[in-house]
Amino acid sequence: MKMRNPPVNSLSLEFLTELLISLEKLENDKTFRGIIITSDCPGIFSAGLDLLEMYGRDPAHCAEYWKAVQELWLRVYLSNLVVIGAINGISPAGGCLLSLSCDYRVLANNPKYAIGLNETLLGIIAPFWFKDVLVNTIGHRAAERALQLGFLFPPSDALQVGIVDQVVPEDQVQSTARSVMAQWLAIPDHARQLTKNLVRKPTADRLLQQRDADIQNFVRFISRDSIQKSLHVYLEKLKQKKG
Ligand SMILES: CC/C=C\C/C=C\CCCC/C=C/C(=O)SCCNC(=O)CCNC(=O)[C@H](O)C(C)(C)COP(=O)(O)OP(=O)(O)OC[C@H]1O[C@@H](n2cnc3c(N)ncnc32)[C@H](O)[C@@H]1OP(=O)(O)O
Repeated sequence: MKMRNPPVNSLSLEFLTELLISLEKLENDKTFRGIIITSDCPGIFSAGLDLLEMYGRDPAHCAEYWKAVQELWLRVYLSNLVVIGAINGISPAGGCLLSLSCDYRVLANNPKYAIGLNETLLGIIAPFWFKDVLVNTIGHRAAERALQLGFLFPPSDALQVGIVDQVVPEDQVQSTARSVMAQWLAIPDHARQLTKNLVRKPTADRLLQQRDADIQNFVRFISRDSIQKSLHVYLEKLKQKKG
């Protein structure tokens, strides 16, 4: 699955909906046993959640958006398919969550391709289920530092901390992801799927048990003047970077 939402593969409501529909189709087609998620935008896996879906929007829109974000996470995280991330670009915040929700992550060895939950740098916070997935992946201590400081790990650090499973030369990302897929597909589906569910369900259940409350929290938080100001400042910084 090649993500194509130029210029930066931001996860807009429309793009999330397209991803959800595509994933559902693949899940329902029994000829598919695995997917490799990668990007068609040069140098960018995904810029994460679309800031324009959270800035200057009314509460109803924010609620609809957050529901779609939850939905995509649950679908990827709990997918019965083998999901491999072929991460061929930078993946901050929501892009990192998407990567972390894969069963295995292969990152291209380019110092620009940083990965991490950098929410605090935007003046916002990673929701508890983003945090849970990071803690599950890199452990409590590493996650508490990474989250508070908004670390974006370059490939060598990403491998060391375990946020990705493998770092390979850029031209080998897709072929490595395909070899990894072959290894994973050698395992009988029912055994692998039940095991995946056993490991991941408790984390997903934490959100499933309080989805509506999570949406309300998000809407309350994102609607605060101080948070809207932080988003405004961050968006202006992105604009000014262009010069
Ligand atoms: C109680 C609490 C309850 C709940 C929690 C509450 C809320 C918080 C939860 C929120 C969780 C948030 C998760 C996220 O994912 S936030 C997004 C994080 N993303 C980033 O920080 C990345 C920002 N982008 C960049 O750093 C660069 O754009 C990037 C990806 C390195 C690419 O750089 P470059 O190629 O130079 O391209 P430009 O910067 O020029 O960007 C081109 C164009 O795209 C716009 N853009 C970039 N990123 C985003 C984005 N994430 N959303 C929307 N738009 C984006 C950028 O502004 C440019 O636009 P322009 O119009 O100027 O062309």
